[in-house]
Amino acid sequence: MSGELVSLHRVHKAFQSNGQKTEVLKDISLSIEQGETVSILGKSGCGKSTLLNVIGGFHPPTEGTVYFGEEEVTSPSRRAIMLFQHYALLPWRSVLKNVELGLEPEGLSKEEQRERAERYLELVGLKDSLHKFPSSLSGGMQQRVAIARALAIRPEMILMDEPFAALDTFTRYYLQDELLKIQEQEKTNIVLVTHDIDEAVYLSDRVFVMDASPGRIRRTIEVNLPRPRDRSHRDFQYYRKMILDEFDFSRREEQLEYNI
Ligand SMILES: Nc1ncnc2c1ncn2[C@@H]1O[C@H](COP(=O)(O)OP(=O)(O)OP(=O)(O)O)[C@@H](O)[C@H]1O
Repeated sequence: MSGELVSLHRVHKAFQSNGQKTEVLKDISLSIEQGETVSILGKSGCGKSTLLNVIGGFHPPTEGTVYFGEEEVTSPSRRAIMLFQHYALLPWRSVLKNVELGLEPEGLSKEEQRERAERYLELVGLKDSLHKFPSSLSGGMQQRVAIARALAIRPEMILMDEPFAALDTFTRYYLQDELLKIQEQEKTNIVLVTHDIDEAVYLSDRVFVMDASPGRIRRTIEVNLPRPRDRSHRDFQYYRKMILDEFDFSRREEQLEYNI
């Protein structure tokens, strides 16, 4: 790690709807180091996506400040790209053209756009699917296209909002491993919102556990496990249990909120 990439200082976020003010995030201060992968974990509705949107500049904080390096974040930028659960691919464009589309604002020549799109599609293992259309791809392949599209922009950070939640367990495990390899190679910072404790422990250097109503950081857990991580190892289970213990599982309705 080499210094702070993102920092939030006493961030509050409230939404106004139907004349009612709802406080969603309360007094959040945190920092993300250069090269880190962090997860934001918490029960449904606790404000995880809102926090991700605040970090990305999509929602301005009601109070407090967000910095990306030396720059205050006041709007979205291409330094941080958001990746969604449902891929957001254009169905009428081929895989290659979906990735090229993200590059149009980069001021590259057509050849450079193509070269860069092909390079990242190759990186995510889709070299043989360049001319296919999204509808002919599995969910896992579509998410790989979305990852390639985000990486091709060469952002400093990718913000992921439950990117693997719609996928089956095996595809999810496979893509988690792919993501780690890509992260190792490209050194892109990753901020991941997830409901999945296993995913958070497998991928993250640190896990921010959130409380709800209003959303706060309840605890920050540093995952001191060597990589590659072994999900069945007792040290892995130790972190899983530590996070599970953060939630009160004596209440049945909360048990339903997590993939454990
Ligand atoms: N634009 C908005 N206007 C009004 N309320 C909002 C807005 N966006 C989010 N909220 C409210 O903020 C709260 C937190 O929502 P958010 O989506 O951040 O939670 P979450 O933890 O990501 O939930 P989930 O895990 O279910 O996706 C919810 O009560 C939601 O209704």
